[in-house]
Amino acid sequence: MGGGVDHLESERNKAEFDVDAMKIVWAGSSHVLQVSERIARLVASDPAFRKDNRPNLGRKELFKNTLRKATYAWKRIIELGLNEEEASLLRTFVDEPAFTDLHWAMFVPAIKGQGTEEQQQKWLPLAHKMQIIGCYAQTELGHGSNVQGLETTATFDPKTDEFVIHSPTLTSSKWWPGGLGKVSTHAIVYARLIIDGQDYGVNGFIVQLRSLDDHLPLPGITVGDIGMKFGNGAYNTMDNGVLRFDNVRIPRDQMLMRVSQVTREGKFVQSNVPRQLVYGTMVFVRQTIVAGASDALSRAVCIATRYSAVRRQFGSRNGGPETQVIDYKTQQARLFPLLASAYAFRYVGEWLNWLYTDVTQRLQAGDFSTLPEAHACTAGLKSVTTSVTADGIEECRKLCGGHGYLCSSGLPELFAAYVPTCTYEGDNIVLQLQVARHLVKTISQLGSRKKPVGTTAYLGRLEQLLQYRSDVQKAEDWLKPNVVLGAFEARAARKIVAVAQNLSKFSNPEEGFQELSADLVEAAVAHCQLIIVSKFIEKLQEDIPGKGVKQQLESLSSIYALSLLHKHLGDFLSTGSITPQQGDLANEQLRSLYSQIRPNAIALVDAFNHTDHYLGSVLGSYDGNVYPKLYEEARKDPLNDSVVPDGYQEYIRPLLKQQLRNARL
Ligand SMILES: Cc1cc2nc3c(=O)[nH]c(=O)nc-3n(C[C@H](O)[C@H](O)[C@H](O)COP(=O)(O)OP(=O)(O)OC[C@H]3O[C@@H](n4cnc5c(N)ncnc54)[C@H](O)[C@@H]3O)c2cc1C
Repeated sequence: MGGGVDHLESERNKAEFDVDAMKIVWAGSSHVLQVSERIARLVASDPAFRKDNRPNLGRKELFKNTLRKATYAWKRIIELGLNEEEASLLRTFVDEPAFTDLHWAMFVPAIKGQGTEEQQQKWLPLAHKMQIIGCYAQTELGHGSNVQGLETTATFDPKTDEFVIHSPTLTSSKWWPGGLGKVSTHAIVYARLIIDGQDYGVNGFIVQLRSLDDHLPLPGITVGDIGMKFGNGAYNTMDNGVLRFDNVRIPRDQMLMRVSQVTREGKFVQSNVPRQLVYGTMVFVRQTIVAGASDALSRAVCIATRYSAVRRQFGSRNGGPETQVIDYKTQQARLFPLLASAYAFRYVGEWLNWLYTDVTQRLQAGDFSTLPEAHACTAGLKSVTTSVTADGIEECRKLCGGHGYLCSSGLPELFAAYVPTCTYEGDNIVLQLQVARHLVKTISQLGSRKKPVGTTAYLGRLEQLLQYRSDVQKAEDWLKPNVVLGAFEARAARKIVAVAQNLSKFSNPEEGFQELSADLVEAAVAHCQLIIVSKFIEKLQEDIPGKGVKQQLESLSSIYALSLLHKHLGDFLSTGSITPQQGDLANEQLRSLYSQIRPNAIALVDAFNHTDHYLGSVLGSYDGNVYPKLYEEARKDPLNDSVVPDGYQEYIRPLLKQQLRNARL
């Protein structure tokens, strides 16, 4: 990676573990490592995928550039005969939100998950060749989270055997769907199904939006872009759109009919395929979001860690070099928990991948018993990991001081493009409320024969957890996995029980739920943090090859858990899960772990194996040659095209020469 002097060489030499072996553990397997390395290099070495100019482009240029890249990427995928895994990695490394994301990640899976065999046969080949481009149009101007509040209607017309899609109000306009504004030819549109005046709730329909010949909207369709979004550069590469229907007719067979159907006679029938199947797709999508969280956080942490090792402030002795900012304990206490979180999210993402396979196999065998738990757990993990990552990227920007605020640090664009993840695919608070509902229900059913399963299994030991007393006596006791698990289980269980008890005081449970919703969310977060802590610990039970690799992961796992414990100390103390003295010992252990991880920090971020192109940051480049690169980037800014700026004659000169009266302003 990179020629020339390696300014981080001495840091790399400090590593106490085998970085190449860690790269494999991070990637998941040597196969994945090898494929992603090959594809990442392919993208990084192709000037067509340049992205450093994005923040300076106007919206139109930016968007057109994205169209070019997306089409060129598709051309390369075909030319090189890339398989699905490679093609998807290529899109990841191009690192530019585009209509293709929605086409592949939402439109195609929706048809696969909700379409009948015939519908799949008709639409998927077209979508797979990109002869049609699709988006996912659910959210409306007036409703996002509350899907049952959607207003678009699909009224069955038995005379013509068609549905009439209509937007009856301003608030029923579709608003937000990515790829809708300017590109998609088709959309999965969610609308209320109306037959003979009766409302059968929200269903999905495949609707053609634009002509396949000249791209003009079809009659009755009004469509456009919803405007600039947060930040400049990435995410403004996406055409999030607005869409209105004026009595648009589609054939009956364009309703997605795997779960419910409308017959030729206009009868609404539930098929024998269970409704819960749709949850299977959600588990899949949210699992990819959790994996994406570890990826985004690892990029920010890689930038902040490398820069913190290069940056020096204060502390020079006898004319020697100043202190590297990474050696300040405050910097470590902010940075290392995020480094540990990136690893923790990686393994919980890996486990979710397994969970998705498990759920799919069970569904195929007609076993729905684990689905509610799997659904709640993926919702909760999506919420926690994306919230921490969004806040974590911003923390990394601050960890880089002033230079972190420059676009060339890569952090502003990463942040702006990442934060909506907290909102889409389920608002993070709304998701935690769903988790809380599931937890309260699980507690209420404990007396019955229904045993809690999966990640809620610990609640089956409730009696024991309510009696739990931590036996930590010295700081090192906090390194024992059982000690950590005990404290996290007791805290989560007691928080859930406490809020459930408070709920039972309300005569109207829904009223209670509203009143206590903030406490419910806290309990759900405690439960999700326990899941992540326990999955990291489980990962360490595996045989992990490579010199020193397992030891590093053990330290990271402890840092992840103990930094959470320190941050939420109030919770652990108020639930009596630990004593104040034990809390102090956890903090003491944490400080010592920071010292242990310090010499390995650079190697631990090298193990992410990010190319300089993918990082897109002068502060985070592999060779650590920060200062000349900052200059180089500054020089490229269009404002530096001329020494005297455009506008001098009209505005600066009249000001300096006291000639404002004659100036044409
Ligand atoms: C970049 C981006 C891309 C998107 N892409 C798509 C797309 O491709 N297709 C698509 O259909 N949609 C898309 N969306 C829309 C997205 O799915 C919705 O914005 C999301 O579901 C949240 O809904 P909302 O906007 O109605 O938020 P609201 O639900 O109005 O949220 C506003 C506030 O109310 C709170 N709140 C809401 N309900 C409750 C409750 N019951 N209890 C407590 N608090 C509550 C929320 O926590 C939040 O703080 C996209 C959005 C963004 C930002």
